[in-house]
Amino acid sequence: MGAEEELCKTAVEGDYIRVKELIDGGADVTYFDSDGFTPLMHAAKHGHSQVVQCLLDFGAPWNALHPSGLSAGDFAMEAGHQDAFDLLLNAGMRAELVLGKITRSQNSNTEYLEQRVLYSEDKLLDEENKGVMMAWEKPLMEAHARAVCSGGESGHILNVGFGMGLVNEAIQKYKPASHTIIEAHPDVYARMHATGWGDKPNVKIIFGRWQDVLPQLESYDGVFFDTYGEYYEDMKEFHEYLPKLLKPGGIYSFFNGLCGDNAFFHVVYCQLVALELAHLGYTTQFIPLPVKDCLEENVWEGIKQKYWQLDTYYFLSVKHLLKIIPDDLICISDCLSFCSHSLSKIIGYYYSF
Ligand SMILES: C[S@@+](CC[C@H](N)C(=O)[O-])C[C@H]1O[C@@H](n2cnc3c(N)ncnc32)[C@H](O)[C@@H]1O
Repeated sequence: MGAEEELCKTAVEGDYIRVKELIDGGADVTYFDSDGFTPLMHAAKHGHSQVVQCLLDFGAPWNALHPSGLSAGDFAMEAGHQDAFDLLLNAGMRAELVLGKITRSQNSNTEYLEQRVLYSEDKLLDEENKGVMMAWEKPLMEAHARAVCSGGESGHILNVGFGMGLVNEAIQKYKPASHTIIEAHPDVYARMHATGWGDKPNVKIIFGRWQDVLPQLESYDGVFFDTYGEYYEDMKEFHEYLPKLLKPGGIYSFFNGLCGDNAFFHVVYCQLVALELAHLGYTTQFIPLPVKDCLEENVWEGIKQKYWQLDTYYFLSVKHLLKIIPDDLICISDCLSFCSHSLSKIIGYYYSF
């Protein structure tokens, strides 16, 4: 048996001392065995947290994928191994915080904005048949609208990205005092006017990329963000404007499609965004919404990419931290412990729905 095969076998057994000897002797921690498992996946699947930590310390990639599309973190999560899961989550977050900035794509979505888009009854597609927006998301959009309109009829609401107008229809039901919509795509903008959005008395449409129209914006009681073809870094940049855009006590939410094709990566990014919002002084509450029933296989017929493959959608509601606990002055270290506290509940979140 080669050293790497033995490393996999030893990771299954959880023999930490032997794992360490094999690594010191030069065994490759990035090895995939004939079943597509890395040593880290084996250790995670069997809940051997000491071995997981050792392999991570020696450079085993936390985000390697088994042919099934699962990562070591998914295996730990599926088997309910909380300690191994927490180690992998911390490794994933640390790696993304440090390296993500460099490796995540910085491209803007100007290519998409120059393409034609195609509307049908239940979807909006780009030129490559990728789903810009789909009707199955309607209940999610209604939940987002309810959150950002919680201030009632006196509320001033901002929505970034019109798409099929689903969240906007839901927002209108709350009769907000004002409803500002930013939209950057010319075809979508034309559709908004053709369908009467320009005539609604409380609606103000701003045409352009949110990045370019920021000087025209005010402060709002509710803000919803759902663009297309942008990256985590773009959303992160948007979040830096929240202190200006969101009134004290206001609610912010966004379409939480972060890594929507892998449950563990989704958890990593949910925690990352909560941590980054905490640094800005906001607290994030995740509310699990089961979406399995909205997603029958034929939903994706004719669509190039399934952008969502998970059974649970983590709806989030973001508020200023000081508004939630008004008598306490909370510093960054408290924000961090708030985030890490919520990590421990993740396995429960995933398997109770
Ligand atoms: C996913 S759709 C929004 C769906 C919408 N929430 C709904 O309920 O139908 C994204 C929209 O954002 C627009 N968009 C993309 N990038 C944008 C940007 N930088 N600024 C403003 N709008 C943008 C797209 O043209 C598209 O209409």
